[in-house]
Amino acid sequence: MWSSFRLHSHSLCKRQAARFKALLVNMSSLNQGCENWRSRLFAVDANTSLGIPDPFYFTCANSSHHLPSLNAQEWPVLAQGGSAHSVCITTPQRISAARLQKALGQKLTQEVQGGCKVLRLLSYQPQDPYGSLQGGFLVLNALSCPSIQAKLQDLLGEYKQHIRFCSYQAGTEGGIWQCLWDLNGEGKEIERCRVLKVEVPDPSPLVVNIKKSALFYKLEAACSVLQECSTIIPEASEVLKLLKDARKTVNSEKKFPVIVIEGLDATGKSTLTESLKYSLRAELLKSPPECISPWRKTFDTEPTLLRRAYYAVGNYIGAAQIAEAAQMSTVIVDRYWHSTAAYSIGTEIGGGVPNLPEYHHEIYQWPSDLLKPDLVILLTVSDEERLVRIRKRGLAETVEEKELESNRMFRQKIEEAYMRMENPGCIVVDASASKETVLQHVLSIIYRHCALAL
Ligand SMILES: Nc1ncnc2c1ncn2[C@@H]1O[C@H](COP(=O)(O)OP(=O)(O)OP(=O)(O)O)[C@@H](O)[C@H]1O
Ligand SMILES: Nc1ccn([C@@H]2O[C@H](COP(=O)(O)O)[C@@H](O)[C@H]2O)c(=O)n1
Repeated sequence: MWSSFRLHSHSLCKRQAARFKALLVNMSSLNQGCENWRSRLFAVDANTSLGIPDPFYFTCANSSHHLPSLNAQEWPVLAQGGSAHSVCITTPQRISAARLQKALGQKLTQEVQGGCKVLRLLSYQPQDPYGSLQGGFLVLNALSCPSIQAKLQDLLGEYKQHIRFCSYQAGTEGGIWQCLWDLNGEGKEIERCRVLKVEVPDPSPLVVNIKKSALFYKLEAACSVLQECSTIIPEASEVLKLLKDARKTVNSEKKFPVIVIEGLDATGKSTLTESLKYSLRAELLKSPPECISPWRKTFDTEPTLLRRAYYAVGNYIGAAQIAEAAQMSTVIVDRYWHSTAAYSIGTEIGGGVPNLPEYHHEIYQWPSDLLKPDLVILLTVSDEERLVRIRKRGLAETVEEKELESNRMFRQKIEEAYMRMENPGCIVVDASASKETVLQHVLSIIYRHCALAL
């Protein structure tokens, strides 16, 4: 049943984008005078392990319009007697909203079990996608369970000031209705509107979300997140202080080449970078830089917005160190911007590789204010070989490493995101051979690309 739950396919193609623009024009006239929540455009992210391989999109409006309504048959969970509910986080303050998203996600997945699927939901006002983006969840229950609404109301009651709770119902005329609930007291339905069909929107709420809260293309943007959270996470001020110190002596002109080594965990980056350091008499730097690593654990447990802001600022601190070191010798860097970007994109876009934004999309571009390396090498090994190496190494794994190990699709998506990066792109090196063979291969690429004497 769940596999048939594919309302609209997702590939971000131009023809559909044009149709979406036409829909926007219709909607802006349609929603005049209506409350905000009605005109939102919703994206439900794919989640392969929950049997939803593609994202799907819908919007809502009052009953007196001419756009096609979503048919209950196209939303099988309702057609087959199940239930659907959505929770949107309305808190305007982004740090609180990000933390609430994380807390609610954990609570919903733990507490609503037994046939329920909790999917990530994003929504925006088409007139202002970036200013109006809200996170949330869609809770689908395949089984007919009358108590689910009561259970959700009970669970969500304490957050009622910060969320909008809706249920979805199949109407007698065959369409679907979105019903907005007031969570005060027993809870009562306030208003309802029709659920409309939407094809792939441009911009996709999933991409808007990446650009707003997972990837920072300007130092200023990442710093402002750390500044905002410094009252609740004092470590953020420490990171900002180190950034300020590191940038006091920034040298923009590099005299020696800067070479970055990238790849998934256990592909052999540390092994190779140590050997390159010796072979090239180079300086070896790692990202995130040592000086901010004491706070890594703290930020790794925070929501994406804060976690990625930490890694982004780490790249700029790293850039200052790279610029300094490149005055004296060749610099080898173990991970840099491409890691931050590929992992963010791979995590924030659900499902598999086909759901990634198309090649040359703006999200694959290098930040204009970040020092660029001369060469980026991406190490790849087969899944089987990578697992052998992880087990042999025997170190404790992070949550992300565990997910990478268990989820082949996730790994492929991150590697594909790496390969789509541009300006600079990655040179892919098959690192399955012996350590010495990989080293010699990479050295030959370095000699070819960088003006280094043999
Ligand atoms: N070419 C190779 N052939 C066989 N084993 C290798 C090779 N390169 C590295 N290894 C082994 O694989 C394991 C992982 O290597 P390494 O720590 O260098 O990977 P990494 O990419 O730096 O990992 P991480 O990103 O998780 O720190 C180590 O035990 C290392 O000795
Ligand atoms: N520039 C960077 C470096 C790292 N990350 C994140 O860290 C994780 C991998 O680091 P390891 O020390 O385990 O190799 C990975 O999950 C990245 O998300 C980053 O974002 N940016």
